[in-house]
Amino acid sequence: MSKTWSVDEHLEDILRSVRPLDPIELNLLDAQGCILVDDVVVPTALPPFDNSSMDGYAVRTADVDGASEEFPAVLSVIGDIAAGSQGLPTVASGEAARIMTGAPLPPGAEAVVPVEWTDGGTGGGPADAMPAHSDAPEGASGQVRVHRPVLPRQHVRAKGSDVKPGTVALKAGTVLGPAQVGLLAAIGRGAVTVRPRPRVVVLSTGSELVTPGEPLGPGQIHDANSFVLTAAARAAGAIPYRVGAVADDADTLRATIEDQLIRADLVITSGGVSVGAYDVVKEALSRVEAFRGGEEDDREDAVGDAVEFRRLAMQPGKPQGFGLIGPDRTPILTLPGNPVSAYVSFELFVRPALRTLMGQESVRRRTVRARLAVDSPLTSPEGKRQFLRGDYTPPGEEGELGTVRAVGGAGSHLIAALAQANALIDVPEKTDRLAPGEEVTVVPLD
Ligand SMILES: Nc1nc2c(c(=O)[nH]1)N[C@H]1C(S)=C(S)[C@@H](COP(=O)(O)OP(=O)(O)OC[C@H]3O[C@@H](n4cnc5c(N)ncnc54)[C@H](O)[C@@H]3O)O[C@H]1N2
Ligand code: MOO
Repeated sequence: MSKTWSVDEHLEDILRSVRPLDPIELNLLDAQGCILVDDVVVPTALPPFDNSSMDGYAVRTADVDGASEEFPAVLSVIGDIAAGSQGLPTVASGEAARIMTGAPLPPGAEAVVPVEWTDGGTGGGPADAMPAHSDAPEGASGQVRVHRPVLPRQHVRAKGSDVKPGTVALKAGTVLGPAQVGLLAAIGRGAVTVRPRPRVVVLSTGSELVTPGEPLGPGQIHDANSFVLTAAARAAGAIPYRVGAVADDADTLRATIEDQLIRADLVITSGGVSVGAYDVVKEALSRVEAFRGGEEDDREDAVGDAVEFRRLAMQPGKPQGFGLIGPDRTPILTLPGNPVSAYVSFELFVRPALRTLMGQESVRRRTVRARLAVDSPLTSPEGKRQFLRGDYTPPGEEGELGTVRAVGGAGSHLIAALAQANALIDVPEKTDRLAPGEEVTVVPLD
């Protein structure tokens, strides 16, 4: 009998063969979720000029020294400075320029008095706001009474106070989330070099499968796997292409895979990998003797020669296949057909492969320790690493353990229970029994 692979051996074998995708330049928003390939250096200071943090009046501090509501400093308003203003007026002694948030501090001015600390040019009490320039253009001239003094540079955001030119804004390897995209935009980068999202072709196999929305005939079921795997691939950051169900016919499956390779960085299939007489994936992809990393295959159209089918010491997910197919040696992972097996296999093997293609440093999900919250002991097949579905509750206090309860049974057809789970309980090969309250390893699926 052929070797039984451990979960770790199978994963390591996959990761050994999968390389990060070549970098490409993408527009900022297309790069969201991708990994930066080079350090990004700030070209110019941010903010690029001293500017006001308040709507108010740009003044010389000496002019408003000791000002109060009873004894205001009366200044001549020499004009308006809006954000984006060019050709700034110089503020001389006894003068003020009305200034808006983000507008450049004019020469001569040392600080900004918020409008609320003035009469707003009305000659009345403290102002709440400035009237709109279009309604009251006279606000840009006349006099303003300032009720409070300001310190030098008060309400001024200094040039370069956010980030200085020449500094590294984002390091190579950074994942571009919304804030990182924002920073790149702020420093003027319209495009960046990143590892692209992998394109993943998802195929399910089985003559019993019907697309959701269509009625079922006798013996038929709806195709759940191509949907769960497509959704999982998207959640992992890939661009998935759901091809849907292919009937149990080896020639059709080979032809479909060949057609799809053009748009695939990775292919996933579900079903047809166990030991039945209609296990089409196995039949289609192991027609020629399997080879791995040895002598080169010189046939251009070779699809399937490189897929190796294995038995893993794992439940669910025992039958697995992996190989590199087609002219570009595209990785293919053939997952078992039971829906829970397919999903768990995705989490354990496909997701790390996708993260490797994306250039992510950490490709495995985090694990936590938790206490098993069950009333009676759980059993697990000895010699198999079992991944039970769990409902994990994080600890209330730092340093404590969270709890996890098993959701549903071990059956790999239990897709309803899978939908209630937020974690996997990772039961080691050697363990055949888990007692209530026992400490276990949990993989949160967040
Ligand atoms: N004699 C043996 N039989 C089986 C073994 C074994 O070792 N010896 N292994 C079992 C295990 S474990 C698994 S897992 C399955 C894997 O089988 P396949 O990968 O060949 O999958 P199928 O036979 O095509 O389907 C299994 C099951 O899942 C349903 N299915 C398939 N595709 C979908 C889909 N897209 N959406 C929803 N459900 C799907 C299918 O109808 C079957 O019920 O083999 C065991 N047998
Ligand atoms: O190992 Mo299969 O994947 O349980 O049902």
